[in-house]
Amino acid sequence: MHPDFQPAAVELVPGLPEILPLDEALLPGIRARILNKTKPPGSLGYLEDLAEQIALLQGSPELLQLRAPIMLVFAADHGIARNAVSIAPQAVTRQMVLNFLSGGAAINCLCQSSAMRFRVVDAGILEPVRVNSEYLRVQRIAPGTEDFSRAPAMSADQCRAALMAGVRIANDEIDAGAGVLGFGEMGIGNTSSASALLALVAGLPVDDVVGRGTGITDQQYRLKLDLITQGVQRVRGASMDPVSAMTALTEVGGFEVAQITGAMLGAAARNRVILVDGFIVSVAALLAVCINPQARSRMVFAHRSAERAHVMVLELMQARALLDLDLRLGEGTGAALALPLLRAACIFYNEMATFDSAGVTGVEV
Ligand SMILES: Cc1cc2ncn([C@H]3O[C@H](COP(=O)(O)O)[C@@H](O)[C@H]3O)c2cc1C
Ligand SMILES: O=C(O)c1cccnc1
Repeated sequence: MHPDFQPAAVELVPGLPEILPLDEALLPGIRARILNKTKPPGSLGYLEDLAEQIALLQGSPELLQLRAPIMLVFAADHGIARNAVSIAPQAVTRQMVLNFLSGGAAINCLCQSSAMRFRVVDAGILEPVRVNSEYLRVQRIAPGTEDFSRAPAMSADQCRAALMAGVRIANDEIDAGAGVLGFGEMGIGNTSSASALLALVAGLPVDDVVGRGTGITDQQYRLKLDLITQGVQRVRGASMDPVSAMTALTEVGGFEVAQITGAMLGAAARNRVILVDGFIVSVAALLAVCINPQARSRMVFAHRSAERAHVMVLELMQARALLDLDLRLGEGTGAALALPLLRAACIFYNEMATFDSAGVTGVEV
């Protein structure tokens, strides 16, 4: 513990986009459209809420569109991983990036299964991959973060640069036509970072927010707890506000997490659907909401991960996860799996017959 440590001074990032509140005046029209479908009211359950949310964020009670969904997998390395808090060494981050680029990872298979386009973002892995690929975007902040148990993970400048790099890729993908942005991550050690971030902004005890990540031993788990505690102890009085979120990112964050946070803010500002994956991506989403609460209304939470603290993040976000499949992989796998449910919500909203059009009469709605 460093009792005299002052957190790095962070100021809000000039250039983060404005996010407007959604137009709630559209709700009656959206709800009427759903109510007139040939079914008992509410009987499509959460699919109805999903359709309502998508219509509201797209700003029209008319037809919904999920244009050109893309999965963005942000990869970066974490200094904390030098302490063996994962089942894998740091080098695996880069090896998995190469695996993504050759199409061999779980996320490649699940994107294929959900007809989702895919891109890998090098946000700061240790050693760059020297591959020419249309699927790779390089926006490296540095070759990995510092070990946050000993020193701030990144500088305030790096934190700002990462957020803005996230905004840029979101804008580029949206300019290229994306209506849905799925978010995934790859970074050995990043459950340590995500747990530390959650402990800080939510003011939760470290013991409650640390899980087993890739599946570590009891001994590794105790070490992980100690190291996260050391990092978190440097910061006092963090809460769910923009400055605390940025301080937390600077102290214990990761370049992929910060870029995801920025990209979500960018996607929210342009009213695109943000499809949130598991624990780590949900923590990035929480930080985005700390920075700008308006981002929340554009987020869909794909699944509930088996990583212990994910449920706490979902509760903080008042979110219901679409799937609960005991996944604990990350990469965006849960988000890719959930995309067909979003498509289903849009198709029923757009195409299902109404009582009038189908001549179904006498049903009380
Ligand atoms: C082969 C392999 C593939 C992965 N794909 C995602 N992760 C997941 O595990 C890591 C987080 O867990 P921890 O904090 O315990 O390191 C992240 O890279 C995450 O994406 C993987 C991990 C491994 C080993
Ligand atoms: O839920 C996640 O995102 C997760 C859980 C364990 C390891 N990697 C990712």
